[in-house]
Amino acid sequence: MDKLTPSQWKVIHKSYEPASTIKVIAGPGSGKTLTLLYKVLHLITVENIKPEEILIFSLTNKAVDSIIENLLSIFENSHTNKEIVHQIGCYTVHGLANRIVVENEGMINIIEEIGWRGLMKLLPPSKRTPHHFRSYKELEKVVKDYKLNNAKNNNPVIEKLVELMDNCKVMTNDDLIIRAKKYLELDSSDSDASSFTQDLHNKYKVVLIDEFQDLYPSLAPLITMICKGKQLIMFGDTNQSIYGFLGSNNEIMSQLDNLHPKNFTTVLKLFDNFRSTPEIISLASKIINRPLAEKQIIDDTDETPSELVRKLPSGVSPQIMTFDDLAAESEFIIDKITQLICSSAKFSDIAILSRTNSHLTAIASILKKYGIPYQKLKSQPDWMDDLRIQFLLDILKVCSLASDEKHNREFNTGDKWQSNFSILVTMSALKGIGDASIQALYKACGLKNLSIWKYLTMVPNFEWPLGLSIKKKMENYTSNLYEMIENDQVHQLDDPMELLEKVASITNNLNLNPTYFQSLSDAQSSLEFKTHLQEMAQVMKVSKSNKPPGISFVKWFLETYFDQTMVFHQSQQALQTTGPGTVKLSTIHSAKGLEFPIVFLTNGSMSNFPMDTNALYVGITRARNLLYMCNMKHERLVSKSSPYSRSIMSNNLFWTYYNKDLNRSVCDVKVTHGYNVQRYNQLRKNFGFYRAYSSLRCCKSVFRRI
Ligand SMILES: Nc1ncnc2c1ncn2[C@@H]1O[C@H](COP(=O)(O)OP(=O)(O)OP(=O)(O)O)[C@@H](O)[C@H]1O
Repeated sequence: MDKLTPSQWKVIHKSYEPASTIKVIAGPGSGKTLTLLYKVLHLITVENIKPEEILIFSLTNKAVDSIIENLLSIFENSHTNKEIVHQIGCYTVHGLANRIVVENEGMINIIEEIGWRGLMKLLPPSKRTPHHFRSYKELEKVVKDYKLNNAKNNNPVIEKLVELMDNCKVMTNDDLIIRAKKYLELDSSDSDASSFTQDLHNKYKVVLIDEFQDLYPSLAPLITMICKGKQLIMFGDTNQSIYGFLGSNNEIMSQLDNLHPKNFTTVLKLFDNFRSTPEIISLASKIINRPLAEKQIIDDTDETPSELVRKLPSGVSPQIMTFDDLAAESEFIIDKITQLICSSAKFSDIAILSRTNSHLTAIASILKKYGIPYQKLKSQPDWMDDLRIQFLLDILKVCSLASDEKHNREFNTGDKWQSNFSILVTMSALKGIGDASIQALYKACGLKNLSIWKYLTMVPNFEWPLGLSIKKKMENYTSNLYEMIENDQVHQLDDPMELLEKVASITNNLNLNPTYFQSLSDAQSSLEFKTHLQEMAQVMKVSKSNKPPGISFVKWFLETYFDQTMVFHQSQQALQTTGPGTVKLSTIHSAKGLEFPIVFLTNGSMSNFPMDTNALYVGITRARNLLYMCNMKHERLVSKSSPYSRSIMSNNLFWTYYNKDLNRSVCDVKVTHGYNVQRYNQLRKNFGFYRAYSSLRCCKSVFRRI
């Protein structure tokens, strides 16, 4: 067991009490997450709380993955049956809300880019109307505002879109939270119901929240409802709050702080920093303009804080540099990685964190050129973001929902033609089908009081208000989907591979609009698409293996693929950590809660925006031992280091410190300084980039040969 500090034990030993709150406030690297993990172990092994009575919330899927993975290892190390970890509820707030709503409503649609673009096609054509939007993001904002204002702003066009969304169970993430809360309210009065929703009232006794500073106001209704009456244990650090753009954290925190009476609320603090070197902590303190842990905040504890910084100085300060262009910055990063790898670092020790995804993509392509293995850390697997995969999923939804309507299943949803939304979305992505055709068709369906599918299959085509060529395209669309829907084949196909093949062949015949998927042509090659398809197929297989009786495979998959993907994603990540090392690429936001021995923080040389203080602080405090900062603009940062220094390679004292910190035996460090420099020079020669910044060349996989 890790040697926990008295302040950490204090949190762990605070006994279970219903309707009470423990709030743990602490800086980065102080062991909040570690304390949370041991608290869970203690609750189960000492306080006799059952694993299924514990609910853990974190904000990102990545953080949820990491909590489960670490719980498994802590349970194993303490000789407690680690399998029981899987009985603990561990969710993101949206993951939990999704589960509640799907359980109560069946298949729902969380609207994404492809959906907003489909909705845009329904807007009147004139640029002079107030409903003309230049991008789907503008429409998204207007719909959100409309919903927030409870439709007070009398906008008939948006009203119709919102009605369509409601009928088709199309939701934004905020809607999901509100809907989930509604179901919790309903079920609280129905004590006979045995369901996941009921469990949230009756089963769970303890709710733990990691990183409370990341909660934002729209989550409040659901979170407060779930936590009320339970023991709420929350951990956080307000300096690491980086979701301010979603609303004030103070607002939700004041609701949580007042959830239980004051005499049932305990505030505890953790003082140390176990993660970073004093050199890194000193820079972080400078950024937030005060020490990480302040002695004066110690009020409700009789304990004197132990050392605020636990690690000894490493002798190496963070390097802060500016570069004129991406090539110069990239050369520095490649060169530095070469030096580090030729000393005793591993690729897997290194993380490159950036503010934006687009900058990461640029860095990734350069790492690829040099054969440096890398992996992007994302909160969900890449295949879920692939527009072509989203299109396949929408085709599956069209088939499943239209078939239900055709065969008069689920009358209450069938009445509202839930299939309409997926049909509009998929039609909008076809070549040659413009806004005017979609609008004319949609209007004609309304006049006949028919769903789009029924209209296209029941009304003779000479009545369709469409030109000849569009009619042909519509006929092609219907004939390709006909068997699946009219003969209910979609619900009979039980084999994931057959279903995928079928839907892929339908898509192939549909003549997709290339400009619709344009953003994919460069960045996402067809090879990537193939990989994404394979990943989706694996999730489908997992889904098939746990499908309960009495529901068709397609329905089960569409209702649960979000959850199933996350579970599958976790198991894949566990496999990757045992494989060959990779440099990790991540946005600063996605790296929250994580740590890496070596961190490069980069902001892109073109960006003139100063960094947000809290985001910069989060980035800096992800580093354990070495920190390199490229083009990070901030009023309290002065760039001063030379990018050409190679002193790190000859700093034996540092590398001894480094390996000790990572519990690596010094025997693992098989190289001498002379040998390191020789390997480094060899690599530089192969790269051929002695300050030839403008000529970053394809260097093949030089790294694989060392
Ligand atoms: N008592 C301890 N003894 C030794 N190492 C510890 C102790 N507590 C925590 N650590 C280590 O310190 C590091 C940071 O811990 P953890 O990730 O739990 O911090 P955190 O407070 O959640 O950080 P952040 O808020 O920055 O994400 C981890 O490597 C953890 O194993």
